[in-house]
Amino acid sequence: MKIGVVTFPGSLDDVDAQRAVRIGGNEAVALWHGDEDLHGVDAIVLPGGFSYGDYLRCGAISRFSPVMTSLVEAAGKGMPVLGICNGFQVLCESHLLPGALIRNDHRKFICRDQRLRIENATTAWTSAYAAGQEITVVLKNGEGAYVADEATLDRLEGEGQVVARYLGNPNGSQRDIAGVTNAAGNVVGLMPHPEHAVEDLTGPGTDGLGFFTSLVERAFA
Ligand SMILES: NC(=O)CC[C@H](N)C(=O)O
Repeated sequence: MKIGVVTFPGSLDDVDAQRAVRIGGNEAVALWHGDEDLHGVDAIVLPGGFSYGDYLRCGAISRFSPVMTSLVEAAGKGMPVLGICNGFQVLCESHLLPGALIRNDHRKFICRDQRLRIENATTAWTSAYAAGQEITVVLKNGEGAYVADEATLDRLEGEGQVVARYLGNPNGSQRDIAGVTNAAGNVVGLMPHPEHAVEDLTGPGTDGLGFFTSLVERAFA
């Protein structure tokens, strides 16, 4: 698969995401925030970081980048899109995913290995996992608390749109939610960073790799 990784001004994890995409058996294509051309990619990753300096709200300015016009259109037609951390924030700000990410309840930036449970293993990005599988990846953010109104949370639970849950809630996220998907299952947002857990050399293990192999496995299934 040809997977594009978008770089915004202030992106931090775009190169790691490209590397994870390649380790997962895909071709990585660098996409620039100011360019509407998606260069024929099959899927897109919005990486972590501090796009536009996190001014206003994390992801609020990136939402208006030219690349997002094409991305929103392509996602509407079913293109797989994965937003990691800041990318998740951009997807919520773009209304491709419900809810919002707000300041961690303890008001501190947190950086640690984090245990998660994969709740939905049928999305474009999680089909390499088993439902209920527990994984450890890296968590590092200041605005990682997932919030939504009760009706939205009930709908997400009822429709299986909670993709991953924290085991040990690190930030006050409602219902321990670490990641969600849209109704179609092609757009996924995840607050922790699977792209930082794809190689034994750097650790923590390779539990994040499934996010980057799911599309390939699906394509050849
Ligand atoms: N690692 C990241 O992507 C950081 C996300 C965001 N800027 C925050 O601090 O919440």
